[in-house]
Amino acid sequence: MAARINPSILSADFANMQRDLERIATADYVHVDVMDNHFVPNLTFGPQMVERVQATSPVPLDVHLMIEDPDRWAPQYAEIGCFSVTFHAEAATAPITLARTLRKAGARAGIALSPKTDVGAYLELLPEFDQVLVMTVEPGFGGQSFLPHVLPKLTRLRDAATRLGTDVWLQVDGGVTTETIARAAQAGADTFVAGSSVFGAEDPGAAIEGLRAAASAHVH
Ligand SMILES: O=C(CO)[C@H](O)[C@H](O)COP(=O)(O)O
Repeated sequence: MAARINPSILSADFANMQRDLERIATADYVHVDVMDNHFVPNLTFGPQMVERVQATSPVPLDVHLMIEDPDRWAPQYAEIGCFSVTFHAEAATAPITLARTLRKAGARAGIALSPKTDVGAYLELLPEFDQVLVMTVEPGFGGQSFLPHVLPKLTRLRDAATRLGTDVWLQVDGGVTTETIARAAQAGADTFVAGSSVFGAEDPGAAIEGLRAAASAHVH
């Protein structure tokens, strides 16, 4: 199976969003970082902006909510038709109920784990989710360095998914480059979010292909 490459528009030019969305038209999904300035110390998009990005993008949206109270706010992103909606384990009060609500509204349901969050409590719950996002930087900002000590989480998730026979996608986000992507893929990831390494490149389309090639040899 080919690796999925999801460029993060956190690193796009917000004043030229349509142009930048066209530049990443060969991506698998467009990763949209929703930040509320409370769960993380940064502020980005809300549902109206996400709806407009979705209407403009040739590629479906993979929404990553870095917000407080996702139990209340996440369903609206599923209702406007986003392909996948991922909320943080550290912020949700009732993650299973929320995942079921998102699925019922037609979205893939994802749960995200910040670097310090242990994965143990979620291993037996994997069938409740369509994807798990393992943060390889502290959430909040693009352009940070990949944290390799997080990689064993991916291995535990991959082993649990195999044991449970569930087709959950394992996503990594933060500091993903052609160097770090192979390590993440070897650890068990199959879906890769990359912001600065795609939008910082002269040719974002070629950067996507480079990342896909670097990961695909290790994704099964
Ligand atoms: O979720 C994020 C930050 O919280 C971003 O998606 C992530 O950091 C991607 O940016 P980069 O590839 O530049 O590290």
